[in-house]
Amino acid sequence: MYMTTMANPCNIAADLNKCIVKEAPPTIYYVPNFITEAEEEYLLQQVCRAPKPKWTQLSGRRLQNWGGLPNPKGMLAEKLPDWLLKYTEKISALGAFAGKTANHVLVNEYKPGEGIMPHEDGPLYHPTVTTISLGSHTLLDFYKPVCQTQSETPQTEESRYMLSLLVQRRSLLILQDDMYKFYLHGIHGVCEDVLSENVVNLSSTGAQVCNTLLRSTRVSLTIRHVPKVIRTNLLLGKK
Ligand SMILES: O=C(O)CCC(=O)C(=O)O
Ligand SMILES: [Fe+2]
Repeated sequence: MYMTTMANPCNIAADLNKCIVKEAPPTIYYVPNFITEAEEEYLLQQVCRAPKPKWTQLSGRRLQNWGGLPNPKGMLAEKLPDWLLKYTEKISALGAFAGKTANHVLVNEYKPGEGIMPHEDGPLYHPTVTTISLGSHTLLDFYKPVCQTQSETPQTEESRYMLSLLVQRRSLLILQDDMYKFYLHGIHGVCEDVLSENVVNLSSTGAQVCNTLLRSTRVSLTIRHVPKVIRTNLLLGKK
């Protein structure tokens, strides 16, 4: 019997391709209900349990860094805790990192009204970002980069805006190719989202145009592969 249900329409291990968001440039995969409610609860508990100094407060969000600090000379890799390893391995096994295994996780926490400025994730990572969302939905907005040659008309954030994705709690989002390397992404610091025609993945979310969704606190696990690492045992002078 065909076991796929509407609650989990994408049997990703078998066919990640069914989860491609066709309305966006290459490539976005959106997988609703990637984790269960029990897993979501467990992951939120683990994030909460991290010691206070593990948090860095930024303007508009706070974050935890796991796996080491990526830098151009190479990341001094630290072992990921088991509660994260389960998911880095599961997502890597889908082929998200071209056969490599994710070794870095950023945990971002956004209260309602908080967000992140449009940005690129940059060259220190293998050009794929995978995100598990916990606790709340958000809208992730995408922008064209500032065009250097087209200097006559001022390019505002509004004029560079391209599309949005509804990213629901418990979902997995994968961005690669141009959606990683070329376009920028950001999250508006608002307390509610009115879904417009620009939200291109509504058909796989159960939500509808014109719906208003209230944000609560969202925790995202941003899982990536840092190719350039420094082995700690080399630094310690061991073989
Ligand atoms: O919270 C998110 O989903 C986005 C986080 C992000 O863009 C980043 O950490 O680079
Ligand atoms: Fe980012």
